[in-house]
Amino acid sequence: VRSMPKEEKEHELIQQLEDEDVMPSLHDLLHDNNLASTPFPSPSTPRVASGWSSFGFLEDVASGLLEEEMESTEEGCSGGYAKTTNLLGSGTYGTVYEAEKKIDEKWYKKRQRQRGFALKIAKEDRHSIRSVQKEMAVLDDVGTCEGVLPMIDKSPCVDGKKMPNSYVTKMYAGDLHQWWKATPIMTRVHCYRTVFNQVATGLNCMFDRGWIHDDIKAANILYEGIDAKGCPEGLALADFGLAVQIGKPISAFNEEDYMSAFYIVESLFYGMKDPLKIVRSFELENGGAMLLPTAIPKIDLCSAAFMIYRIWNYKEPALQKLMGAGTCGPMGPGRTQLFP
Ligand SMILES: Nc1ncnc2c1ncn2[C@@H]1O[C@H](COP(=O)(O)OP(=O)(O)OP(=O)(O)O)[C@@H](O)[C@H]1O
Repeated sequence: VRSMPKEEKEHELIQQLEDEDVMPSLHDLLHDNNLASTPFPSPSTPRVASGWSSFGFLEDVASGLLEEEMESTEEGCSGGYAKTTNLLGSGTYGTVYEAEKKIDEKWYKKRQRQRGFALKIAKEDRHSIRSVQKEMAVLDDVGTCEGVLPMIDKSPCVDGKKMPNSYVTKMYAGDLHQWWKATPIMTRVHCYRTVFNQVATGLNCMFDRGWIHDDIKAANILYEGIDAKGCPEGLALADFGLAVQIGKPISAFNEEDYMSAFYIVESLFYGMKDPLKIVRSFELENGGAMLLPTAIPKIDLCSAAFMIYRIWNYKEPALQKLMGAGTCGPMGPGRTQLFP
C-alpha cells in the first residue's frame, strides 16, 4: 500500500466530511431550534485548595461555617481575590492572570482559597480602560449566555485593593487559536461539529440579547478542556471590547479599534457593493447625518465563517454566499483603514 502524501490525506478527510454532510452549514446551525439560548450555569464549583490541611479536624468546622462567613467578606475591600503570578494571556488592552477567591479571613481558614478564576486587568492607557469598561457593560447583558464568558465579579477587591478597571471570570485552558496550532488536521476535522455548535450557541444568545461581538476570531474563543476525542469543550466567546448593539452604527470605526481584528465586512473598507445594506445613514449628535456601518449579525457570521475557513480549510456555503455578495472578506494587510 502506497503511503499517501499528507496534503492528499487531509484533502480526502475533508472531502469525506463534506460527503457525509457532517459539516452543517452556518445558516442551519444558527437556525437550529436546539440552540435556543439557555442561561449559563453558575460557574462550576472551582476546587478548594486547603493549604492548611495539617489542621485536619478543623477543616470540618471551617467548611461548616463557610456559607455564612462568605457574605461578610464582601464588605469594604477585604476578602475578594488574590492575584497569582500565573499569567494566562496578554492582549492589546489587557492582561489576564489566574486568581484565587479568598473564602475567609479567619485565622484557621486563612489559606482556604477557591481556584479556577481569571482576572482581566486593563492596561493603564485610556483606550485600554475604555475597552475593559465597555466589556463589563456588554457582559452585564450577555455574561449569563451559554457559550459566553461568564462575568463573576466586576471591579473586584484584589489583594485588599479595589480594582475599578478589571473583572473576574472563569479560568479557561486556552483559546481556539492555540488549540488549532497545536492540533493536527486529522484530529481537527473530527471536531468541526462540536466546535461550531458551541460557537453558534454563544453567538445566537448574543444576537437574542441584541449584541454582535464584532471581533470573532479563534484567539477570542476560550475552551475549558479537551474531550476524549481531542476536541475543545466548554467553549466561551471572549473579548467584548468591540461589541456593538444590533442596529446601532459602528462609529468607533478607525484603525485604532481594528488593529487586532482580521475579519470584517469588506465593503466597509473598500466601498464595494453593499447588498446586505450594512451601511446606513445615521443622525449625528451635533446635527447632520453620516453614512456608517450598522451592527448586524451577518458581520459576526462573516467572521465566524472565515475562522472556520482558516481552521478547517473549508469554505462553507454561508461564507461562499456572503463573499459572493461582495460584502464579506478578510481584512488582511493592505486593507483600506478608513471608512470610504
Ligand atoms: N478567562 C481566561 N482564562 C484563560 N485564559 C484567558 C482568559 N481570558 C483571556 N485569556 C487569554 O488571554 C489572552 C488575551 O485576553 P483578551 O483577548 O481578553 O485580551 P485583549 O487585550 O482584549 O486581547 P485582544 O488583543 O485580542 O483585544 C487570550 O487570547 C487568552 O489566551
